[in-house]
Amino acid sequence: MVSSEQKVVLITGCSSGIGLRMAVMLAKDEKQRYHVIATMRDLKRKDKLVEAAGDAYGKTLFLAVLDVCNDESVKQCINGIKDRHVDVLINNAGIGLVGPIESIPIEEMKKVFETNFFGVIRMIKEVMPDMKKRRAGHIIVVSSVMGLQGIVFNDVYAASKFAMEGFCESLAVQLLKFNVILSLIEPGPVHTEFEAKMIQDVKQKEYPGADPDTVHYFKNIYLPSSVDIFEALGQTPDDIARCTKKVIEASRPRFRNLTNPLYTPLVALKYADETGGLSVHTFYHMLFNMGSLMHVSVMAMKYLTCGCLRKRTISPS
Ligand SMILES: NC(=O)C1=CN([C@@H]2O[C@H](COP(=O)(O)OP(=O)(O)OC[C@H]3O[C@@H](n4cnc5c(N)ncnc54)[C@H](OP(=O)(O)O)[C@@H]3O)[C@@H](O)[C@H]2O)C=CC1
Ligand SMILES: CC1=C(/C=C/C(C)=C/C=C/C(C)=C/C=O)C(C)(C)CCC1
Repeated sequence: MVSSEQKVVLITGCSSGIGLRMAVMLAKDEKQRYHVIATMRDLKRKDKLVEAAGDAYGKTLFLAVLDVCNDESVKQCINGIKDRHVDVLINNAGIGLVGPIESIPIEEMKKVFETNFFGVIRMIKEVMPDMKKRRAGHIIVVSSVMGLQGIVFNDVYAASKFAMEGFCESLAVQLLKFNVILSLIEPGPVHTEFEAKMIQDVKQKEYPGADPDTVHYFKNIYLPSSVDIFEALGQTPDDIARCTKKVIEASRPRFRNLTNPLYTPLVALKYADETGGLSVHTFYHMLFNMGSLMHVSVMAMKYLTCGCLRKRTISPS
């Protein structure tokens, strides 16, 4: 039963990582303000969530099946909710993809867009009309810093998040007229299965179709630097859950919410030079000339992160 004071929150992709921690944190809210519907595409993967939820399971946290890539699954899930009433929709489900594009089949690239882009739109199309009618609701989209700044060898993943950002920038204006709020959460690297899957994936793949130089730059230059970046800048899924809870509870929620202050200077480069040269050359220099000194570059990034840039992010604490 949902009490009249509770907000119904539906989250996609709760079997692991950020979605799991968001579901648990909201369900364990000390004032029990949330009725959390934690969804996942395969309930066989529910154990970690149920264990982390503890007493909240069955009281403020409930499970439902939902595959964001499947129209029927999305409809069934929303139809199963009392009055189809969702106050807060958190679009979290997403998949990554790294590697030289020469070796990635178009079908695999389409799966990324099907999940990260059309999956979100499918959810919004199902939930938004009721929110508009009620003149209330909050839609949250877990984007990424890669929705604002592309990263080498993440071409297709970054494109899927950029697409999402363009979609949300456009929709947010219309929704405001209906008192429905749209917010983007933009994390940098976060320690979740996303990172583990990437490392596992790279170990298994041969990268057919890519020339030896490209495979070398990917495996021996990009990957070790990326591991360094995760180590140095990585946040926890709890950090992202805390930021998101703050956004939900804000009296005037922000549209953009970068969660990692250490990443802000890199994103700022493109606004500092409208020709784009500064961004492209800085990233080139950091990767190819300073790759082996990535720890030093990260120190420099930390140094660059002065107070004024920090203010542009939403802090998890
Ligand atoms: N980790 C990171 O560094 C960052 C992640 N992000 C974004 O955060 C979000 C969550 O990722 P994260 O927690 O890190 O990664 P995880 O891989 O741990 O979690 C992703 C979740 O999405 C689910 N999922 C994948 N495809 C579908 C689908 N078709 N329908 C429903 N659920 C699906 C997975 O379910 P299943 O168990 O069934 O596969 C899993 O629960 C993603 O949108 C990602 O792009 C943004 C910035 C950085
Ligand atoms: C910053 C930076 C790098 C890597 C960044 C990475 C690896 C970011 C990962 C972000 C993720 C995983 C976002 C998910 O949505 C390089 C290219 C190594 C060198 C240049 C500077």
